[in-house]
This record gives sequence, structure tokens and C-alpha cells, in this order.
Amino acid sequence: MTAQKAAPSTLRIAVAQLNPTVGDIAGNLAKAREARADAARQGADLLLFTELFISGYPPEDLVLKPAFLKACLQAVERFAADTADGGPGVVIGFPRQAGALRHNSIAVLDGGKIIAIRDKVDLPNYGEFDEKRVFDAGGMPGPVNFRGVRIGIPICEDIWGDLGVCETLKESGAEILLSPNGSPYYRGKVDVRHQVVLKQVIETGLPMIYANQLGGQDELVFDGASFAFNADKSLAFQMSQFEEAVAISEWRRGEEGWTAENGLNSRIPESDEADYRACMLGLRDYVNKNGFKNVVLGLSGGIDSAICTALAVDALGEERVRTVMLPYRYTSQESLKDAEACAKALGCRYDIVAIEEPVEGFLSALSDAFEGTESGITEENVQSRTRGTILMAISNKFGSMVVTTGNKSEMSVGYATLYGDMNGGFNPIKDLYKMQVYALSRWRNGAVPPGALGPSGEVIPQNIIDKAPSAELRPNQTDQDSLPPYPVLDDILECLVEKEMSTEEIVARGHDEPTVHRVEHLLYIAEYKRRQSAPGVKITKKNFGRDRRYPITNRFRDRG
Ligand SMILES: Nc1ncnc2c1ncn2[C@@H]1O[C@H](COP(=O)(O)OP(=O)(O)OC[C@H]2O[C@@H]([n+]3cccc(C(=O)O)c3)[C@H](O)[C@@H]2O)[C@@H](O)[C@H]1O
Ligand SMILES: Nc1ncnc2c1ncn2[C@@H]1O[C@H](COP(=O)(O)OP(=O)(O)OP(=O)(O)O)[C@@H](O)[C@H]1O
Ligand SMILES: NC(=O)CC[C@H](N)C(=O)O
Repeated sequence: MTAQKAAPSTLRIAVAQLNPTVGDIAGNLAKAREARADAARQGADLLLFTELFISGYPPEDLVLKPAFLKACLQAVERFAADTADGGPGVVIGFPRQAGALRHNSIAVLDGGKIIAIRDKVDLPNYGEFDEKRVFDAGGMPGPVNFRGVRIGIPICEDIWGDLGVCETLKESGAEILLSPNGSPYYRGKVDVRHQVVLKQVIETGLPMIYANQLGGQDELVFDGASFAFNADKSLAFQMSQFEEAVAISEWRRGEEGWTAENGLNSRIPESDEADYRACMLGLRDYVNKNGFKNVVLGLSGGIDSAICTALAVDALGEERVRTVMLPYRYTSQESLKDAEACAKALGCRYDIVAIEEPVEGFLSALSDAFEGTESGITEENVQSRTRGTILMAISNKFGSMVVTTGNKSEMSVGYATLYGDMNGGFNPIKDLYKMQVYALSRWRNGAVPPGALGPSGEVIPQNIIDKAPSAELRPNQTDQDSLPPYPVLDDILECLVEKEMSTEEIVARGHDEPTVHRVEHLLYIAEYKRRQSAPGVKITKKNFGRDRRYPITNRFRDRG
């Protein structure tokens, strides 16, 4: 008989808050191995990865491919073999086939083997999540005996829902909870997560370590900000937001169970900074993970293209950003001056390509067809489409992705031209209302976020912030000619989009009834445009991606 090992009184647990790439199984395994070497250097006994780390989260329909699941399992088996070295054990997420079922799972690796597998019970199926589509729910999990410590491993939504996963783990003997997460950013989410974890800590009387993924994946940004709470509700540690890290905490077994204090108490940024950094990280990862060397965008002298340029330079560095001013006869001297000043402040390339000739060429080609008609929006859209064509030509010639710049207010009411300024591969400000664009521009002029590659100082000239916004598609045009003032528009939109309020309730907030009805109408009739729009970073609880699935063909109007 082998002697029973005494249960340890300390456990050093490392959290790997890393940026995997969806589908890059070999790359993610290499990253995991590096993290384990780092954790070993820090003296870790156990290393906790985030949800579905091997595949990257969310893998979506990729998990419907048996070959993908097979490759994920092989990667986990290879990683398990590494643990024969006696170094840190590992908790790592991967999608797995189990007979006819597919699970969102974790494997616990130690001593050269997979010593346990647990499956996610509660599959989120709302907002941006679609897990019931591709995964089957696991059975209620029991704790895993890791070197004499019974650890409970609730996977992400298992701690959010009310299926009682944490409670079951406690009842079946778990001493500590380790939760791998793939939790996307929205404004204020760190507090929400703290509250979710605290609720489980209070209900179970167990401490919990919460590990979250980092990085951009299409529209989602995973912001990290992993943390742990002790059973007495004190914060054991807080890791940084928007940055990769492998951080260790030392847990001690006492009369009251396991507690930790590692002193790591990273600053969590305020909302404007957090939103800016989410947009920056989302753009950076979209461009880099999709293999673009550089980006190009139309710089008009307005606020939207200015903040997009700042975000691009911060995300990629000035040498990877090319701006183009595309003036027409309605472009003012002020715009030319502001655009140039902005590019100069950010240090990126600035070219001027006049669009007079191509626009006149289109209009001349159409002159017979348009004979006897009034000049109007059609001709204005030709300007926007000419700009779009030129930007796409530069994209094709130099392999630079076009950054498109429509903010959420414009995307809401269809104030953008299809195949014109809507051209582009990715939109970093798609989920920022116009007033937030102003707020973030002001914030960026006073600060440089950690990890930004751009310069400090006034990178968005003050005049761009102060002047009235205009598309300059006809003489003396301003946005307010056809839209309510942005503070009014944004409030109505937030009520309609984020809060799903009735038009009656919105009017009761003090808004003019015809304006509310008009905005609601514009919102509904612009659905077809949004369906054709480029993806962009999710910042709010409800973006125009998967969070809000309205029909295009829709006659409903809320008239009480
Ligand atoms: N339900 C539906 N399903 C599919 N397609 C539909 C459709 N309804 C219209 N369409 C098509 O869409 C076309 C209309 O869309 P589109 O060609 O884009 O043109 P449209 O929406 O009529 O005009 C563009 C609007 O954006 C404004 N704008 C343009 C450029 C920049 C800015 C700015 O400040 O940033 C603002 C401009 O002032 C104008 O109000 C129709 O001619 C029709 O072909
Ligand atoms: N003269 C121009 N030169 C270069 N790009 C332009 C020009 N006009 C428009 N664009 C491009 O088309 C987008 C839509 O711009 P527009 O001026 O019509 O309205 P906007 O939404 O207020 O944007 P912005 O605040 O950047 O001006 C701009 O963000 C820019 O990328
Ligand atoms: N991946 C998940 O299960 C995440 C769901 C969870 N509600 C979150 O947003 O963090």
C-alpha cells in the first residue's frame, strides 16, 4: 500500500489571462506552454486558463467540425504529457466530443495525464451568446481532487445562472472554486462580475478565483480583469484590465478554509478610458489576427474619422496608418486644415486625393439618364461612393484594410451611404454614440492609455471637437439640418435600443413626440443598412451585432 499524502496547507495558483486566437490551436497551445513555464518560474502548483483556451472563445460553429474537436483534444493530450515534469498542474478549457454530444469543457492535467474532465452546465443563449446552438449541457459536476485539494470548477455562465452549480460543488465537498471565463467587455462589466462572484461566495462560503480571457475576437473584446474573492468577501487579488498577464496567488488552508493575499491590486480604469482601450484592443486584434500589415481611412476633418485615426495609431503605430483627405467642392478650408493638423499630431501619413474629376465623371455619365431631375441626395451619395471607391482601391493596391468610421448614432438612423462611407473592413466606433465619441476624444487629448503606440498631447485638434459636425455633401450643411441635436438623438436612441422603452415612456422623459416617432421610424428602416455594415467593437450591453436581432421587413411602429 502506498502511504496517503497529507493534504497540503498551501497552494500556489497562477491565473493565465492571455489572448488566444480562435482556431489557432497550435498557437494557443504554444502560448499555454509559455505560460506554464512562467508559472513554474513563479513557483505555481496549479495554473488556471480561461474558458475554451485551446480553441479560443467563442469558437462558434467551428465546433461542429469533428476535425476541429479532434485537433483540440490532441493539443490537450500533448499539454497533459508536459505535466509529467512534476511542474504545475493545469486547468484548461477545450471543446470536446463525448459520443454524440459536444461539450464546453475543461481538463485538469497533472503528472503527465488528464486527471479529470468537467463540462459546462449552463449554456448562455442570449445577447452575443449562442452556446445552445453548438454545445450540449453537461451534468452537474463534482469537485476534482488536485493533489489532495478538492477544487470546484464552474465554467463561466455556471456562476451567472441559477442552476445551482456552485452550491452543488460546495455540497459535494469543494474547498475552493476556480472559474474559467470568456466574458466579453461592456461598459461597467467589471463591477457586474464582482457582484456575480460575491453572490456565489456568500451562498457557498467558498473563495473563488475568476479567470477571464483577453483580446479582440471579431466584435467582442475580452478585457481580462481577472480577480479572486476570499470567503470573507475580501478581494484577494485584482489583475489588470486589457493586458495579458500570468499572476500568482498563494492560498493557505486555515480554520476557515482557504484564503489568499497576494497584494496584486491593479487599477481598473474609469469608463471613458475603458471604452477607449476596448476600441483600441478590438481594432488592434482584428487587424493583426486577420493578417493586415496596415490600414487606410478617409480623414475628413470631422470628429469620427479623427478619433478613428487616433485609435488606429494607438493600436498599430503611426507607420501602419495612412490617412487620405478626399476633398470636393464643398470641403471647407477649415476641414482641410483640421484633417492635416490631426494627421500631423498623430504622426501618420496624410495624402490628398481630390474627387472632383471622378465625381464629375459619374455625373456626366448619368446626365442623360438623370435629365429633368433635381439634384439632391443621389448626387451627394455619389461623392461618398467616390470616396469609398478610392479608399477601396488603395486597400486593394497596398493590402491595407479600410477602417470605416460610422458611430452608433449614425448607424442607428441610417445616416451613412451604402457602398460609400460604409465601405470598410472594421469599425472601431460602431458602438459609440456621437456624444461618447466626443467624450472619448476629450479624454484621449488629456491621456495616453497604457499600451498605446500613439503620442501624447492634443491628438484631436480642439477645433474638431468644438465645431458643428457636417458631412459637407452640400454647401453649409450640418448634421443638425436633418437630425435632432445629438444629446437629444442619443438619449432617444439609448431608450429605444438599449432599454427597449415604449415611445410613450420616452416622450414622458421630456422628448418631443413627433421627434421620438421619427427617430423610431428611422431606426427601423435602417436595419437593412446595418445588416450590410462592417463589424465593429462592442462597447454597450446591446450592440448592432448579435445583441439586437431585429427584422429588416418590419411594419411595427409603437404608437401606444
Ligand atoms: N429595405 C431595404 N432593403 C434593401 N435596400 C434598401 C431598402 N431600403 C432602401 N434600400 C436601398 O438603399 C438605397 C438608399 O441607401 P443609400 O444609397 O445609402 O442612401 P440614403 O440612405 O438615401 O442616403 C444616405 C444618407 O446618409 C447621409 N449621409 C451620407 C454620407 C455621410 C453621412 C455622414 O454624416 O456620415 C451622412 C445622407 O445625408 C443621407 O441622409 C436605396 O436607393 C435602395 O437601393
Ligand atoms: N473630405 C473627405 N475626405 C476624406 N474622407 C472623407 C471626407 N468626407 C467624408 N469622408 C469619410 O467618410 C466618413 C463620413 O464622413 P462625413 O463627413 O460624411 O460625416 P461624419 O460621420 O460626420 O464623419 P466625420 O466626423 O469623420 O466627418 C468620414 O468619417 C471619412 O472617413
Ligand atoms: N462565456 C460565458 O458563459 C459568459 C457569460 C457571462 N454571462 C458573461 O458575460 O460573462
